[in-house]
Amino acid sequence: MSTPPDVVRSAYAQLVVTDLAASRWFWVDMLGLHVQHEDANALYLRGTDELTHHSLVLRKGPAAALDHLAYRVRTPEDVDRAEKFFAERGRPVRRIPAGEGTYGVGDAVRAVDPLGFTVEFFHDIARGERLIQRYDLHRGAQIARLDHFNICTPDIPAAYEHYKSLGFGCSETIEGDEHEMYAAWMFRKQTVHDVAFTGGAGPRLHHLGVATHESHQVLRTADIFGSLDKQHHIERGPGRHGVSNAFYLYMRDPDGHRVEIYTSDYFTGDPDHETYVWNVHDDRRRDFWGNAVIESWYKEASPVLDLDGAVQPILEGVLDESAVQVGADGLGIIEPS
Ligand SMILES: O=S(=O)(O)c1ccc(O)c(O)c1
Ligand SMILES: [Ca+2]
Ligand SMILES: [Fe+2]
Repeated sequence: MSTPPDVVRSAYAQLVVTDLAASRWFWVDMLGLHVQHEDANALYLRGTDELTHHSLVLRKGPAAALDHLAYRVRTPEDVDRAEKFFAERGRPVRRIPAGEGTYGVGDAVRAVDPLGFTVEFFHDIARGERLIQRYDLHRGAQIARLDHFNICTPDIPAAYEHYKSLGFGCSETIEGDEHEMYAAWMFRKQTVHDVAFTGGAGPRLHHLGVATHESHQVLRTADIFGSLDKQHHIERGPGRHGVSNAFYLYMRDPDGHRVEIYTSDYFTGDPDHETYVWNVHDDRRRDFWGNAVIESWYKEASPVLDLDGAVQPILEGVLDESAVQVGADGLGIIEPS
């Protein structure tokens, strides 16, 4: 098998949305993403810290879906490596020359990975002006950058092995008493994750994680939605995660796509960084304060498209974490501490 591409980070996602104006209200007016480019059919958005063209593309379409996830690779030659990596594994692969793919992105390759997700690998992308200290333009949740993808997949160990073969490290897992893997967080950039896996029917997109610098920006996001009587967009949190230690708030956009406002995880860049393992019965794993995880968070997610834009069929999950009757989840029995 050939050398995998050198993945730098999770870089952008392309979501299909049914109402571009409603999505603009949510992602731009409320969350504060910067509009780098827009046309009649799509918005190209980025956070205040992001220097590349976009980290989120919202494309108008008939039904909400994930079009594709995209990872930036270190060199143009890594785009070739990505093409070879997936081709030699017999996966559907399509080379997309500069100008024929996503606006602002150069030469790229897209493949349907073994988990059923359409994933793009690119190096060349247009730059955006530096907004890091344009505080006059920071609005709403003041999102700084895309942090991670979270995907629903029925076979967590298979997802772990696939991303391990792509050179990802593993920062944390949730495991059962017999070490059956319920969830995993994996990284290339030196934080907790670029991608994480939630057990369940898949392939589906569970959420996009976007980072703010401070927890007060997470709290302010919830307050803003409350002020406007739009609190129904809030799904879970605010709270403190067990896994990652991040402060979080989960929102649903007008199409139901889930986004996590996320801040303050930790460094994972040492070569001997060890995986931290949570037991599925520890009710601090998902919320460090033991708050319940609402059922919709485990069960609802966005469908994903193949290389031709058709909805990928989904396979039911094997392990159901929400069925693990733990104090902090669902109708679990409050176990004596
Ligand atoms: O709920 S978890 O603590 O497992 C968690 C940790 C990090 C995340 O990004 C997330 O979405 C969920
Ligand atoms: Ca709510
Ligand atoms: Fe997340």
